[in-house]
Amino acid sequence: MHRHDASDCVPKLELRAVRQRYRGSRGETLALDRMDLAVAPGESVAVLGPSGCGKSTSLLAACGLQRPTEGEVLVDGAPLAGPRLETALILQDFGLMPWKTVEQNAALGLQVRRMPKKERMSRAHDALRQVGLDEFAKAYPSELSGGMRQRLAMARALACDIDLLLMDEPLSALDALLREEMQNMLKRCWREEGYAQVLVTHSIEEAVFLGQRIVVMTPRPGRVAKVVDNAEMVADDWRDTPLFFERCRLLRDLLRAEAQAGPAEKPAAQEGASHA
Ligand SMILES: Nc1ncnc2c1ncn2[C@@H]1O[C@H](COP(=O)(O)OP(=O)(O)OP(=O)(O)O)[C@@H](O)[C@H]1O
Repeated sequence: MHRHDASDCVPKLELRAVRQRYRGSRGETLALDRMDLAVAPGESVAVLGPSGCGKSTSLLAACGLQRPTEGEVLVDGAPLAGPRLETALILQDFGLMPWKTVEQNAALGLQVRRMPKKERMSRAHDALRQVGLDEFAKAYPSELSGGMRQRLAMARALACDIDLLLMDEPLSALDALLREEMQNMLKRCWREEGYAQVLVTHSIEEAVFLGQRIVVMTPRPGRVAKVVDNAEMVADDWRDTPLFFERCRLLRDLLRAEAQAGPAEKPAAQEGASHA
């Protein structure tokens, strides 16, 4: 059901020739150079690339928190002027407020939207139920395990009726088994809710488990090097199929080749059938 081709509809998110230059204490850094990416409504895209290639920078541009030096960011075909209510960003540290309870944290996005308290709490509780945290509504984040904090960050996004979820290595602090469990939850929520999502990760397995398309970036300055079609990821037993392991191997080879080639000046190449 979640099969979309970015070419046959207006993308939910589009980065067009995005260039990002930073001026820092160590001089100027070109983080992104002509980064192009289109994500269809309801599509799940995973982004892999070497450290420092501009993955987080792409997400900051996509959520409207940082205006690119050059290029365009479009949502539903219109230029993005700043953060929008229907986009959620989940970071590695989850951005939880330690002085607020679980239910208050889950309702935070709705509070920002000025929703009346009763409705806000009811929606927050629905979202907490969805991620299996309803019994902890009155607890504080410090009383939660890493996996539970992750689920709380997810509940906060789900409560807001989002159509675009951006995630920057949201599972990297978790141990291997918990990480798999959380990957299952991310896939279940995405399938149930139908939002588009972009997942930045260092884990090849995670990208292959969660991305319908997998974008491989060049080393800095980052841009799209390859796009791998991974539509089979919707299969229920995907993680245990031979094709899953084959895809992981293909991506490992692509990442190695990119690292050896260095920053690419060539146009983005295509693996598989879909389009960047
Ligand atoms: N605010 C900033 N000021 C100066 N330089 C920055 C800033 N933010 C990022 N950079 C630089 O831009 C480059 C890209 O950073 P970014 O965090 O987007 O990469 P990344 O691919 O997400 O890295 P990682 O995989 O290690 O998290 C890096 O060289 C980084 O040092």
